[in-house]
Amino acid sequence: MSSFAVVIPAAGQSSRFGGLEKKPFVSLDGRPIWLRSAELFWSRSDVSGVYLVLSPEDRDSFRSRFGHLLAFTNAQIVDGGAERFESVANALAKVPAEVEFVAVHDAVRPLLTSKQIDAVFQTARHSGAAMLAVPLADTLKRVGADNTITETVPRAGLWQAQTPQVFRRDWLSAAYANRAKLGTAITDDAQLLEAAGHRVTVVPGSPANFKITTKDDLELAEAVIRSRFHPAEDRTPSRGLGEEAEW
Ligand SMILES: Nc1ccn([C@@H]2O[C@H](COP(=O)(O)OP(=O)(O)OP(=O)(O)O)[C@@H](O)[C@H]2O)c(=O)n1
Ligand SMILES: C[C@](O)(CO)[C@H](O)COP(=O)(O)O
Repeated sequence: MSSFAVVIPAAGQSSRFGGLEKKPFVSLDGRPIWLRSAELFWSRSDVSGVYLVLSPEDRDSFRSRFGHLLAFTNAQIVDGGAERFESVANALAKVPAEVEFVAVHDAVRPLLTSKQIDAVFQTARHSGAAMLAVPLADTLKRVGADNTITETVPRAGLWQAQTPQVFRRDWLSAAYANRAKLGTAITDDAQLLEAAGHRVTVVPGSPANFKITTKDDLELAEAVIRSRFHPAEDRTPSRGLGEEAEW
């Protein structure tokens, strides 16, 4: 069976989220967001290791609040960098050479399902590089500094990138080794593979696998969890993510 290492970047500053607590550590229906994003991976038989990337400033408080949750997992904590791609690079450096594939999944996409992981892992096994994404549904406008529209951008062929993004380890490591040529405008890992000339296959995801960026996103995630796990007759807190629904 192919082996997958999973990198979960959680070392951002949560500046658009605001508040006192960074978003990966906030509770979503009774469980921290990072845990909801990570737990679907570490129970899989094809996952050999999970690398949770934290900002060094959060390490001690993370260990005291959540360390017990890692005790029975194959998860390791890695120091993050100033940009997301630096956080991923730090984790990638820890992945053993015998691991065949690396999956990168944002700590703040807690509504992923096992079915979606199965689909993107399976496609990566065949093509070497795959990621979840959803086609754009709305009309796209380019807006100038004065809040007036300068262009309606044709949306045909445009997709929103999600995670997990899954790649052959050797391809991802080589792409990261050459990352300097892309400068600092690297917003996902597929971009590095594209620049290295690899074809990245898109696997249709679900709009529910959105990234929690703002407080509004947290409210939406709460509503999705309620609809998935709390039917009207059972309003007890959920114990973990199941497979009841894609939304
Ligand atoms: N230097 C960074 C920046 C981001 N991330 C992680 O990458 C994911 C996606 O990033 P984003 O949603 O942009 O998070 P933040 O960078 O924290 O958000 P903001 O830009 O609002 O500060 C998050 O899980 C975040 O913690 C990371 O590990 N290291
Ligand atoms: C990787 C990513 O989740 C794909 O949508 C996204 O690019 C990361 O978000 P950021 O706001 O650019 O850090």
